Amino acid sequence: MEQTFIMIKPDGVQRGLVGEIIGRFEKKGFSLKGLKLITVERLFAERHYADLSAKPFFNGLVEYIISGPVVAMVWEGKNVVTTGRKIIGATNPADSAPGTIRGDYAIDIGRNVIHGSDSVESARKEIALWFPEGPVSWSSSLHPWIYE
Ligand SMILES: Nc1ncnc2c1ncn2[C@@H]1O[C@H](COP(=O)(O)OP(=O)(O)OP(=O)(O)O)[C@@H](O)[C@H]1O
Repeated sequence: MEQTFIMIKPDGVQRGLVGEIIGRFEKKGFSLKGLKLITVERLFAERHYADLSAKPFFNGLVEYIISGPVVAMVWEGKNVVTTGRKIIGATNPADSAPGTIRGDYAIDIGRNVIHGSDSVESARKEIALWFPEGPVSWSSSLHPWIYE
């Protein structure tokens, strides 16, 4: 089953959106396979966003991610990478549809509350970086009520 890496950024934690965000993924039917509240070091944030290191906003992005604790999660389910990005909404909250997390809770691209892996390959790398111990292995008893 597919897995994705989801991170509630420091603004999402400070604004008390953790329960709301976890609830949206849970209610959809996805399974939580990893969860930690963690404040990361600069080098770690730079590794996570290494692909964006040439961007003009890179330093500000790293400052933002290390500014407070984040909630790092692994979610599992059919098409969870693509569907997770839909639940999150467009990168710039000005373009995020109402009903998405960013559409409902964010205004500025530099404070967009949440990160989600953009591909199965990125998810694999990000889960390995944030959960070197590996996700938690368990099966939801709701599986037959969610999947045909
Ligand atoms: N123009 C910008 N100005 C400031 N911050 C930006 C800008 N563009 C992107 N960012 C920040 O960098 C993050 C990563 O950008 P990316 O283009 O990978 O978007 P994303 O994949 O939707 O976001 P994320 O990786 O956080 O899920 C964005 O979520 C946002 O916080």
